[in-house]
Amino acid sequence: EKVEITKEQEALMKLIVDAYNKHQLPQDVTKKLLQEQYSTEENFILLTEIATSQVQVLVEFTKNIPGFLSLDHEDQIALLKGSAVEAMFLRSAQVFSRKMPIGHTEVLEERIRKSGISEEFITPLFNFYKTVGELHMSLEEQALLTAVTILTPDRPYVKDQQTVELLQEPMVDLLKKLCVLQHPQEPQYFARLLGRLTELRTLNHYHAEMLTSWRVNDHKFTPLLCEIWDVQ
Ligand SMILES: CC(C)c1onc(-c2c(Cl)cccc2Cl)c1COc1ccc(-c2ccc3[nH]c(C(=O)O)cc3c2)cc1
Repeated sequence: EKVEITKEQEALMKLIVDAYNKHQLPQDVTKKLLQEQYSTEENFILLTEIATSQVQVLVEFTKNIPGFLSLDHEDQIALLKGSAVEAMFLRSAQVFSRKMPIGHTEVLEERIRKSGISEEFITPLFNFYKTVGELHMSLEEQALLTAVTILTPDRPYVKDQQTVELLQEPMVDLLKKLCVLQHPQEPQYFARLLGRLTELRTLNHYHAEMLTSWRVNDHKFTPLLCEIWDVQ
């Protein structure tokens, strides 16, 4: 039967996409990707600055998700802490998959590869970027997938999972319809998208190890990253 997006789904999508477009990394931050030195130390410091700025962008985007601000405050924090790494993988994947802006793809890859991350994490990290790139996600799909990731009910310490599920469901339904409408020749596209969310969960574990190895080598994070990643 014909798949149709309802008026309220149209409104929901506009809200999410506008928020996604509005909250971007400031140019003066991403410009540094092309300017700073390429030592391992400099790369780590620059990536730390970018991640910190990205978390701030992520918080602003999340506040625009309908219903999020009416959740229990502790649950709001639990959702942000539980999804920050995954949301940043999705966001940074956009740079690699949309080859944007010119030149940033190569330098971002170079800086990540040379920032003190051990080879065992580099492989799955760039494999994820590759598989996301192969999906050629639209901006709407990227925005909705990020919202779905943030609204994952079974994050640690979420008390009222039921209410989070009620917020996530309409996003998942809308994303499913979008996939059918935007990839008619690929019926399993939505399933492939959800497969990326499963992959993201495994990257969380690699990321926890990355943090530990950076800290063992006495690398410092910013107060915001320490708070959101429960380090130091
Ligand atoms: C604290 C730092 C060292 C860190 O720890 N883990 C990660 C880490 C790593 Cl490597 C990988 C994945 C996730 C994390 Cl969370 C990072 C660096 O995190 C980011 C790196 C890049 C970006 C990012 C996002 C959007 C962007 N747009 C543009 C642009 O040019 O428009 C550049 C850009 C960069 C976001 C987080």
